[in-house]
Amino acid sequence: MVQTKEKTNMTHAIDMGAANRSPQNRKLEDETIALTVRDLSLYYDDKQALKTINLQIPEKRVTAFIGPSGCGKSTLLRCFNRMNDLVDSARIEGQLLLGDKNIYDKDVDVARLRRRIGMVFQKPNPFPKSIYENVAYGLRLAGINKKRTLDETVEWALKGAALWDEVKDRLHDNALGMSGGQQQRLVIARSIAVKPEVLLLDEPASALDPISTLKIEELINDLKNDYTIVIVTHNMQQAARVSDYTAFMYLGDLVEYGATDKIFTVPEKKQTEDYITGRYG
Ligand SMILES: Nc1ncnc2c1ncn2[C@@H]1O[C@H](COP(=O)(O)OP(=O)(O)OP(=O)(O)O)[C@@H](O)[C@H]1O
Repeated sequence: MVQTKEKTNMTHAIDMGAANRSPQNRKLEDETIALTVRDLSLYYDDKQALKTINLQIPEKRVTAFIGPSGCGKSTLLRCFNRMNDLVDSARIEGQLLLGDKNIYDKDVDVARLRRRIGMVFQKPNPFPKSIYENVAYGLRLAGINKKRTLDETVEWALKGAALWDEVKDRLHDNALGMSGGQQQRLVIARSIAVKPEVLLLDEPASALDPISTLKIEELINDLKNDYTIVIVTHNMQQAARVSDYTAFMYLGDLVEYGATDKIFTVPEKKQTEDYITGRYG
């Protein structure tokens, strides 16, 4: 891999002013770290999809993974709540720490881990149940059936997902009758109902129209007050708009990682610059 430090004559694909953000001056060393990826490699059979990744995800910030198709963004995201356990050919080396506990230790209860680290996928996937039961689902799984607790939590989660006002009068309607954007916010409400610490978002807006996308981006901005958020996105403007930190990946390598302002304005690696200026991807 060619990695030079040329910073001259850069034409930036992302105008951070147009991305509607002021400089944040964030520094990883000032942050509390929620998740630590340590020498993490992942193989699908013989093919190495992640190559000795080292990365720290700060608490209550938004971290974006960007990079061309097939570079390993989703694979890395899925490592955080052990979704790759479901792929028979996947094999992992290295560590991934939540706090100071390696989530790949044998004694980790994966169901409990997935309550602490929730995930939202590209395509909204509400259950064919009522809006209310979608949000109550994780609570019922955890053995909570008291009506008052469920009512309160459903309302709280729908408010948190900026959906309450739109659905409060039809909580018992089938969720499949909602628009795509509403369904995605419902899935986010379902995730936050079990009070996770981390939310993993895999291209959460790529199947949505521009207005719904904007709502999801506003929601991400609100949610980061309470949750650590990691988002995979193809859309660099979106990464620039919503994230505090950005990781640029290429062919399974983490090429560059740092404050979003820096990655999009003065990246250190030529490869990052080429990607964000649209020279390849
Ligand atoms: N279940 C799987 N079995 C085998 N190979 C896989 C599997 N999932 C992903 N891969 C391969 O691993 C590499 C990384 O894929 P991944 O989906 O993580 O990339 P990505 O950056 O998220 O791509 P995209 O932006 O297109 O979703 C690719 O070469 C892909 O073909």
